[in-house]
Amino acid sequence: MTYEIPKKVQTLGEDIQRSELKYHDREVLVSKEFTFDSAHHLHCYEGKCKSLHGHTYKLQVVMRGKVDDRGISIDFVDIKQIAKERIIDRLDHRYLNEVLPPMNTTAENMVVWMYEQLREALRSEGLFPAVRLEEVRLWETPTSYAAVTARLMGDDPA
Ligand SMILES: Nc1nc2c(c(=O)[nH]1)N=C([C@H](O)[C@H](O)COP(=O)(O)OP(=O)(O)OP(=O)(O)O)CN2
Ligand SMILES: [Zn+2]
Repeated sequence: MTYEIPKKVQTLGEDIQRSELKYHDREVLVSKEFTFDSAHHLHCYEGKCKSLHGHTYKLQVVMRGKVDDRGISIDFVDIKQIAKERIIDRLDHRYLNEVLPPMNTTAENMVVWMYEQLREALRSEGLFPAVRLEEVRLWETPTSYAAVTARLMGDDPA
Protein backbone atom coordinates (compact mmCIF):
# COMPACT_ATOMS: atom_id res chain seq x y z
CA MET A 1 0.00 0.00 0.00
CA THR A 2 1.38 3.42 -0.88
CA TYR A 3 0.85 6.39 1.31
CA GLU A 4 0.28 9.69 -0.43
CA ILE A 5 1.80 12.70 1.28
CA PRO A 6 -1.04 15.15 1.99
CA LYS A 7 -0.93 18.30 -0.15
CA LYS A 8 -0.67 20.46 2.98
CA VAL A 9 2.49 18.62 4.08
CA GLN A 10 4.03 18.82 0.58
CA THR A 11 3.47 22.56 0.66
CA LEU A 12 5.13 22.68 4.08
CA GLY A 13 8.20 20.97 2.52
CA GLU A 14 8.31 23.63 -0.18
CA ASP A 15 7.93 26.34 2.44
CA ILE A 16 10.88 24.88 4.32
CA GLN A 17 13.00 24.91 1.15
CA ARG A 18 12.17 28.57 0.60
CA SER A 19 12.45 29.56 4.23
CA GLU A 20 15.14 31.88 5.44
CA LEU A 21 15.19 29.93 8.70
CA LYS A 22 18.02 27.64 7.70
CA TYR A 23 21.05 26.79 9.71
CA HIS A 24 23.20 25.82 6.76
CA ASP A 25 26.86 26.72 7.16
CA ARG A 26 26.59 26.36 10.92
CA GLU A 27 28.96 23.64 12.18
CA VAL A 28 27.23 20.91 14.15
CA LEU A 29 28.52 17.74 15.82
CA VAL A 30 26.84 14.51 14.79
CA SER A 31 27.35 11.26 16.68
CA LYS A 32 26.55 7.59 16.33
CA GLU A 33 27.12 4.67 18.69
CA PHE A 34 27.89 1.04 17.95
CA THR A 35 28.53 -2.10 19.99
CA PHE A 36 30.60 -5.14 19.17
CA ASP A 37 31.74 -8.22 21.09
CA SER A 38 35.36 -9.31 21.02
CA ALA A 39 37.90 -11.38 22.92
CA HIS A 40 41.38 -10.22 23.87
CA HIS A 41 44.12 -10.32 26.44
CA LEU A 42 46.76 -7.82 27.51
CA HIS A 43 50.51 -8.24 27.29
CA CYS A 44 52.99 -6.70 29.76
CA TYR A 45 50.18 -6.51 32.31
CA GLU A 46 49.88 -8.11 35.71
CA GLY A 47 46.21 -8.55 36.55
CA LYS A 48 43.13 -10.43 35.45
CA CYS A 49 43.26 -8.93 31.94
CA LYS A 50 46.39 -10.86 31.04
CA SER A 51 44.07 -13.89 30.63
CA LEU A 52 41.87 -14.36 27.60
CA HIS A 53 38.49 -12.67 28.20
CA GLY A 54 35.79 -10.77 26.34
CA HIS A 55 33.99 -7.45 26.30
CA THR A 56 30.94 -5.89 24.76
CA TYR A 57 32.70 -2.77 23.52
CA LYS A 58 30.80 0.43 22.84
CA LEU A 59 32.14 2.81 20.22
CA GLN A 60 31.00 6.41 19.83
CA VAL A 61 31.99 8.31 16.70
CA VAL A 62 31.55 12.08 16.68
CA MET A 63 31.91 13.98 13.42
CA ARG A 64 31.54 17.64 12.65
CA GLY A 65 30.46 19.43 9.51
CA LYS A 66 28.53 22.37 8.13
CA VAL A 67 24.78 21.90 7.92
CA ASP A 68 23.63 21.78 4.28
CA ASP A 69 20.40 23.05 2.70
CA ARG A 70 18.59 19.92 3.87
CA GLY A 71 19.63 20.51 7.47
CA ILE A 72 22.16 17.66 7.47
CA SER A 73 25.89 17.93 8.20
CA ILE A 74 26.71 14.23 7.77
CA ASP A 75 24.15 11.53 7.18
CA PHE A 76 23.92 9.03 10.07
CA VAL A 77 23.77 6.38 7.34
CA ASP A 78 27.22 7.41 6.09
CA ILE A 79 28.72 7.28 9.60
CA LYS A 80 27.25 3.82 10.02
CA GLN A 81 28.59 2.57 6.70
CA ILE A 82 32.11 3.87 7.40
CA ALA A 83 32.25 2.59 11.00
CA LYS A 84 30.89 -0.81 10.00
CA GLU A 85 33.29 -1.30 7.10
CA ARG A 86 36.37 0.03 8.85
CA ILE A 87 35.84 -1.22 12.40
CA ILE A 88 32.77 -3.18 13.43
CA ASP A 89 32.75 -5.83 10.72
CA ARG A 90 36.47 -6.41 11.26
CA LEU A 91 36.33 -6.75 15.05
CA ASP A 92 32.91 -8.13 15.98
CA HIS A 93 33.13 -11.69 17.34
CA ARG A 94 36.86 -11.79 16.67
CA TYR A 95 40.00 -12.31 18.75
CA LEU A 96 41.47 -8.80 18.76
CA ASN A 97 45.09 -9.87 19.35
CA GLU A 98 44.85 -11.72 16.03
CA VAL A 99 42.94 -9.29 13.81
CA LEU A 100 44.35 -5.90 14.86
CA PRO A 101 47.79 -4.74 13.68
CA PRO A 102 50.48 -5.67 16.21
CA MET A 103 49.60 -3.71 19.36
CA ASN A 104 48.73 -4.31 22.97
CA THR A 105 44.93 -4.35 22.75
CA THR A 106 44.30 -1.69 25.39
CA ALA A 107 41.37 0.68 24.97
CA GLU A 108 43.90 3.51 24.43
CA ASN A 109 45.73 1.79 21.56
CA MET A 110 42.51 0.61 19.98
CA VAL A 111 40.82 4.00 20.06
CA VAL A 112 43.79 5.65 18.32
CA TRP A 113 43.74 2.93 15.64
CA MET A 114 39.99 3.46 15.22
CA TYR A 115 40.43 7.22 14.87
CA GLU A 116 43.04 6.64 12.16
CA GLN A 117 40.74 4.21 10.32
CA LEU A 118 37.82 6.65 10.37
CA ARG A 119 39.95 9.65 9.39
CA GLU A 120 41.32 7.71 6.41
CA ALA A 121 37.77 6.63 5.40
CA LEU A 122 36.53 10.24 5.41
CA ARG A 123 39.40 11.14 3.06
CA SER A 124 38.98 8.19 0.72
CA GLU A 125 35.19 8.68 0.55
CA GLY A 126 35.77 12.34 -0.41
CA LEU A 127 33.86 13.60 2.63
CA PHE A 128 36.87 15.40 4.15
CA PRO A 129 37.36 18.37 4.60
CA ALA A 130 33.62 19.18 4.63
CA VAL A 131 33.25 16.53 7.33
CA ARG A 132 35.89 16.09 10.04
CA LEU A 133 36.35 13.60 12.81
CA GLU A 134 35.88 15.29 16.17
CA GLU A 135 36.07 12.52 18.77
CA VAL A 136 36.18 8.75 19.05
CA ARG A 137 35.32 7.11 22.35
CA LEU A 138 35.67 3.42 23.14
CA TRP A 139 34.08 1.84 26.22
CA GLU A 140 35.68 -1.43 27.26
CA THR A 141 33.22 -1.89 30.11
CA PRO A 142 30.20 0.24 31.04
CA THR A 143 32.47 2.15 33.45
CA SER A 144 35.77 2.41 31.52
CA TYR A 145 36.52 4.25 28.31
CA ALA A 146 39.40 5.73 26.34
CA ALA A 147 38.93 8.63 23.92
CA VAL A 148 40.82 10.75 21.43
CA THR A 149 39.81 14.10 20.00
CA ALA A 150 40.87 15.97 16.86
CA ARG A 151 42.88 18.26 19.12
CA LEU A 152 44.73 15.38 20.79
CA MET A 153 45.45 13.91 17.34
CA GLY A 154 46.78 17.24 16.02
CA ASP A 155 43.90 17.54 13.52
CA ASP A 156 42.29 20.76 14.73
CA PRO A 157 41.39 23.01 11.79
CA ALA A 158 43.36 26.28 11.79
N1 LIG B 1 43.96 2.19 31.03
C1 LIG B 1 43.57 0.90 30.82
N2 LIG B 1 43.45 0.06 31.84
C2 LIG B 1 43.02 -1.21 31.62
C3 LIG B 1 42.68 -1.63 30.33
C4 LIG B 1 42.83 -0.70 29.26
O1 LIG B 1 42.58 -1.02 28.08
N3 LIG B 1 43.28 0.53 29.54
N4 LIG B 1 42.18 -2.88 30.15
C5 LIG B 1 41.96 -3.71 31.13
C6 LIG B 1 41.30 -5.03 30.88
O2 LIG B 1 41.15 -5.28 29.49
C7 LIG B 1 39.96 -5.27 31.62
O3 LIG B 1 39.14 -6.18 30.92
C8 LIG B 1 39.11 -4.08 31.86
O4 LIG B 1 39.37 -3.73 33.19
P1 LIG B 1 38.26 -3.24 34.24
O5 LIG B 1 37.70 -1.92 33.81
O6 LIG B 1 38.91 -3.32 35.56
O7 LIG B 1 37.16 -4.37 34.05
P2 LIG B 1 35.98 -4.78 35.03
O8 LIG B 1 35.17 -5.81 34.33
O9 LIG B 1 36.50 -5.13 36.38
O10 LIG B 1 35.12 -3.43 35.07
P3 LIG B 1 34.00 -2.93 36.07
O11 LIG B 1 33.11 -2.07 35.22
O12 LIG B 1 34.72 -2.14 37.13
O13 LIG B 1 33.29 -4.14 36.61
C9 LIG B 1 42.40 -3.39 32.50
N5 LIG B 1 42.87 -2.06 32.66
ZN1 LIG C 1 39.81 -6.55 28.59
